[in-house]
Amino acid sequence: MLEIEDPYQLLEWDCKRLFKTADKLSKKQHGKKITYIKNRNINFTNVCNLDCSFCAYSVEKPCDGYTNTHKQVLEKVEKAVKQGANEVCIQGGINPEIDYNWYIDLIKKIKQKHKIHIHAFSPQEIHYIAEKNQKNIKQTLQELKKTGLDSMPGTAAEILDDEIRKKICPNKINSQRWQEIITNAHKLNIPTTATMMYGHIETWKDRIKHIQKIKEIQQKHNGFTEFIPLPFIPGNNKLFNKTNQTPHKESYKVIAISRILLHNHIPNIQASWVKLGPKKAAKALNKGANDLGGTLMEENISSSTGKPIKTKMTAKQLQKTIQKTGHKPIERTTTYKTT
Ligand SMILES: C[S@@+](CC[C@H](N)C(=O)[O-])C[C@H]1O[C@@H](n2cnc3c(N)ncnc32)[C@H](O)[C@@H]1O
Ligand SMILES: Nc1c(NC[C@H](O)[C@H](O)[C@H](O)CO)[nH]c(=O)[nH]c1=O
Ligand SMILES: N[C@@H](Cc1ccc(O)cc1)C(=O)O
Ligand code: SF4
Repeated sequence: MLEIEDPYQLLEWDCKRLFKTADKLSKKQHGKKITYIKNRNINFTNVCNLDCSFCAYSVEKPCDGYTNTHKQVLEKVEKAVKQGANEVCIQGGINPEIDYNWYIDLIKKIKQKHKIHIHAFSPQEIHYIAEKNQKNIKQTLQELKKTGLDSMPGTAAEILDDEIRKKICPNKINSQRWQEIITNAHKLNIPTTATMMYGHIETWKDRIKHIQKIKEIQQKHNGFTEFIPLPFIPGNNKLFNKTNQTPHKESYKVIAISRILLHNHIPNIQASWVKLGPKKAAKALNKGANDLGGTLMEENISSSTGKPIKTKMTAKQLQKTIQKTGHKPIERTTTYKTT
């Protein structure tokens, strides 16, 4: 397998070479198979007091926002199950009116009724839940796992560099804390995804450094199931209203470089159809990506920017999108089991 001695050297490669190399590596690992998952997003509250400058989704005052009741969340889970979903992806704002028991009871109630996989709570949310619980991360994760938490989204990673975090999300956990929470999860056999939100103030070097960090964390416990590069969507947010969205070609480069640097460590690189749009995401399937993500059924975070964002895809649409590129669609679970 290809080992790159100096990752920064990839920045000198032209697109053609990056895309060809990434595609070769991806095909060696996955052949023509491209995966997707039948899942549903549930964003249970948009009330959040962290005020990240890139976020269009959150509102500060509870009276300006919404918080779902457990009953409302359960209805969404029920609908998802009826439509054949095998995962619910649950994330929300950091709402000071929600306490530890709210999270625990929610998981308990979902599991009492359904066998569905619960993919929930970013490291930022876990940090908050642990604070409310007045226990450490390990104990809190153990309790969540015992209740029914199956895996976690690796969001809140943004760029794992504290200088950048101070500028774009000063109230978020720092990069060390993100790593600590993720590592604790992996030690307890709670798999997570890994993400990188790019296309704001970071440089190419910062992106490479971020990917290298993800690789180092993976070398410890092998707990990442997939890497999802997420281009920042501008609009309705504080700092970056004037910034243009990352050109697609640059996003393909991010995906190709991710494959080249991570192929020995994280076998799955996802092209997000939410962020790139289904057609553009499909084009990444021969540039290093081997997964197209989930049906989602609803999307609230990117669509809050006011940009025309697609918020759901049926399994059929995902299959067709994959087939059109000459690949073979395969349904997967959160942990990439295929039957
Ligand atoms: C909206 S938060 C929800 C979970 C939790 N509040 C947190 O921040 O971890 C999930 C992720 O969405 C992504 N996100 C938020 N706004 C975005 C935007 N405008 N464009 C792209 N990604 C965005 C960020 O990477 C963030 O970590
Ligand atoms: N939930 C969002 C995703 N999710 C990606 C997949 O659905 C993910 O692989 C799954 O949840 C884990 O198995 N991607 C986005 O761009 N936006 C979302 O809201
Ligand atoms: N679904 C992604 C997380 C995600 C959520 C919201 C986003 O806007 C982007 C990504 C995961 O499984 O980890
Ligand atoms: S990204 Fe998450 S933590 Fe930051 S403001 Fe938005 S919802 Fe809150």
